[in-house]
Amino acid sequence: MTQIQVLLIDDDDHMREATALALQLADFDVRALPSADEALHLVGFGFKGIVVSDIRMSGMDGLTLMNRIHDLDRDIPVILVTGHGDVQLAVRAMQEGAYDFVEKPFTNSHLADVVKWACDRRALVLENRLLRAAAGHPDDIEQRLIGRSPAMIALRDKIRAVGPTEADVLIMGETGTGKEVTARALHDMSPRADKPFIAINCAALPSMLIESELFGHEAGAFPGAMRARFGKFELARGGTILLDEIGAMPLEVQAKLLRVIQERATTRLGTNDSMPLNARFIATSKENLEDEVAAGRFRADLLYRLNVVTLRVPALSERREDIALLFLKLAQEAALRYRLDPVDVPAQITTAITDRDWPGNVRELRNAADRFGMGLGIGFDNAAPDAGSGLLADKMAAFERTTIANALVAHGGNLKSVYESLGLSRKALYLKIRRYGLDRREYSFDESDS
Ligand SMILES: Nc1ncnc2c1ncn2[C@@H]1O[C@H](COP(=O)(O)OP(=O)(O)OP(=O)(O)O)[C@@H](O)[C@H]1O
Repeated sequence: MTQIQVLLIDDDDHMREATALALQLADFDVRALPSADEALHLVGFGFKGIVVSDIRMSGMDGLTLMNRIHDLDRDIPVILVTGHGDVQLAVRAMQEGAYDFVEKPFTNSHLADVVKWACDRRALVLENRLLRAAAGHPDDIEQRLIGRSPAMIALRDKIRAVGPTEADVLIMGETGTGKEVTARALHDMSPRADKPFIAINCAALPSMLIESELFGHEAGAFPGAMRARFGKFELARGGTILLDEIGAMPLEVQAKLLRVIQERATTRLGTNDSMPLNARFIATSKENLEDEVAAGRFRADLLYRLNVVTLRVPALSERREDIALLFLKLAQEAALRYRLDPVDVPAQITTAITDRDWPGNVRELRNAADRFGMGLGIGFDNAAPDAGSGLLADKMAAFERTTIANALVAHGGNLKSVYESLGLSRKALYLKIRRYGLDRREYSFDESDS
């Protein structure tokens, strides 16, 4: 396997140099940077390594950096370094997609272990990507878009048919149904699979910034544009551009976008020189864009240009038969991610989740499955159809809380002793402490934590 580069970001010079040296001594290929902005620039250009970043930094913090990196490539493992006892931030980091966290003060060997796991995982993902691209017709799509309903089978068939073509695609569907997953599957099945996948959330960008974010700008293009900046479109370089929530794009930007799609060329703000653009466009929308056209909020010509191929991702309410399988697979995935024991889903929970409405669709179901996989229960109040099971769940939670609180008292707040005595992993204990609102400092005899 090729050596995976470790990008280390810390604004504390002393800490950064010491950590870089420790990783170099452990034979890693390390590149150390003092700021998240510099790191982001590097990751923007097809970075194939992993990232280790301090979470608290002046300027952009580690969590924001991680989210920006994952906008570019979700498969880049990000390890965040958290402060001593900063449990809440560590848990948040994991929930937002960190590969792992390392709490200060850490030993060099612990850091090296975590970095090694992340590098191995990254190498595996890159190898799979190459294999998939070489095979031309990858078929891991059933793992990514789980579901045995006729609607999901039909969707997967369409993705297999359209993916390898050059056609631009419009993906419609309610929130959380899997539109972005569909877009990534289309990209991965295309000959562009080894090129960048640039996801742009049109709804998250303020209209003032959207043009310069998409097209970039030259220095002096507008007041405040001190330096030239490349646009997201320029990053595509033979890959795919996902325009998420395209319905939120302001009308004037829609006109410019139409020109870009038709001419396959992009122009930075503040110049007339256009650059050729080799990219496939995929757009998603929650709204019915024909209604938006009728309401004067969306350009008809852009819609006609985009909807040559339209895929509709069904809501969970249209495929209730998929709910149980999705929940089980997602809960098992969560348990694996947190390195916890495998889970099984009891029948009454399967009934409860199948009967319930999921307005947030798979995203909402996934959150519940994540909590369940972490051993934190089902995560919604009317979890079970009969009061008996709800009561049982409450009693079990109360028992668990008391047991952990007692163990904290018995061990004077020493977390290592607590998780060892309860047979829990470190992560599982952290998650439960947060879930039950326990503050270990109330139980500490001293400041030690190991
Ligand atoms: N069929 C599926 N099988 C497994 N996971 C899925 C499936 N559909 C969606 N997911 C998961 O559900 C979450 C939401 O999916 P995604 O972001 O693709 O939805 P979306 O339709 O783009 O949402 P939004 O419109 O709110 O942006 C993701 O975590 C995704 O991995």
